[in-house]
Amino acid sequence: MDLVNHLEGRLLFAVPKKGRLQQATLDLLAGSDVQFRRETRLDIALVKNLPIALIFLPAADIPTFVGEGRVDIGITGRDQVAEHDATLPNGEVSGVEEILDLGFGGCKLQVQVPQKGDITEAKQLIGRNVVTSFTALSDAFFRKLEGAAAGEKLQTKIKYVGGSVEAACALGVADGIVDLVESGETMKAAGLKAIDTVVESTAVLVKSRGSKNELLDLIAARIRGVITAQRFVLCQYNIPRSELAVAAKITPGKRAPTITALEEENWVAISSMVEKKRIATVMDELIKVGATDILVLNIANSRTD
Ligand SMILES: Nc1ncnc2c1ncn2[C@@H]1O[C@H](COP(=O)(O)OP(=O)(O)OP(=O)(O)O)[C@@H](O)[C@H]1O
Ligand SMILES: O=P(O)(O)OC[C@H]1O[C@H](OP(=O)(O)OP(=O)(O)O)[C@H](O)[C@@H]1O
Repeated sequence: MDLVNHLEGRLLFAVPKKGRLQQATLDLLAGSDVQFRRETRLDIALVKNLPIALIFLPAADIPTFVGEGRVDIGITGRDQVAEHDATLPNGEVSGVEEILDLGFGGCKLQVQVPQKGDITEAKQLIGRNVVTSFTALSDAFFRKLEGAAAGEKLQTKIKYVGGSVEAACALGVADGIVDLVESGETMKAAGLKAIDTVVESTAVLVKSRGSKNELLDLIAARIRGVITAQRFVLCQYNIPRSELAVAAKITPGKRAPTITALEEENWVAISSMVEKKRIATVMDELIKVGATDILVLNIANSRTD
């Protein structure tokens, strides 16, 4: 089938075609009941149960397609959006609008130098060679450090490489690099250390500025529901009615805890959404105030405000 001629009337949704954000994005689409089959080597997939076409693109190119209104909505890193925005002429408003922080793909774009060298501060790189895949953000970062005006030639020499940026120092191409760091393993393995941070990033859902569409709102609501479900658990427990106020403070829920009377007099059951990362501490606190039968349940999906 000639997919390109079947895009008419469909919402175009850009997703990373490979790399660090791809699997979490595909999981998010599955959780949102976006059903599709991607033919081998094809970068377009028609969604079976919604008038949407998925366009598989490199994460770095997604802000350009969304910003120019060629696709309606996309998932990429905030770092990629920032890099795209940094290429815009002074004063031009970005065509990319963030709808939602998706919480995964957390990393930092950092200035890195050899562990063994004498450089300890980013300003010592002024006038030297810096290698990166993020040339626009690096330009803006060193422009600020140098106090250079827009358009003025930079003293720092910023060179683009497409990948394996960490090799640049060891190969003598760079005195420092600007690249992404998550665990820090790649940086350490290359004998580098971070001396400054250019931007912090997570994956984001973005749309073309100003675009309004019911389907876009529906898909954003579904994705928001899956993200919330992943972030929260449902905590249920029993507690003496006398401790209700203090328990409600420990588990206030998203709006308010659900309280149900128990058959046993003076006891109530509470059910409340709690952030996954806080649940162990919350359970410790509940035990201290006399809660019993504490159960923690995963949430498969959600729609909350
Ligand atoms: N180590 C990491 N941990 C978490 N997120 C990351 C990490 N590295 C990159 N990312 C995020 O994933 C996005 C895509 O990076 P990734 O390296 O996977 O891209 P790619 O499309 O495979 O490109 P490349 O071919 O340049 O590697 C980044 O812009 C960033 O937002
Ligand atoms: O701090 P860490 O957890 O080690 O992650 C950082 C590495 O991850 C990314 O590269 P990726 O492995 O995606 O491959 P790439 O170099 O081809 O972009 C990034 O460019 C770093 O090299």
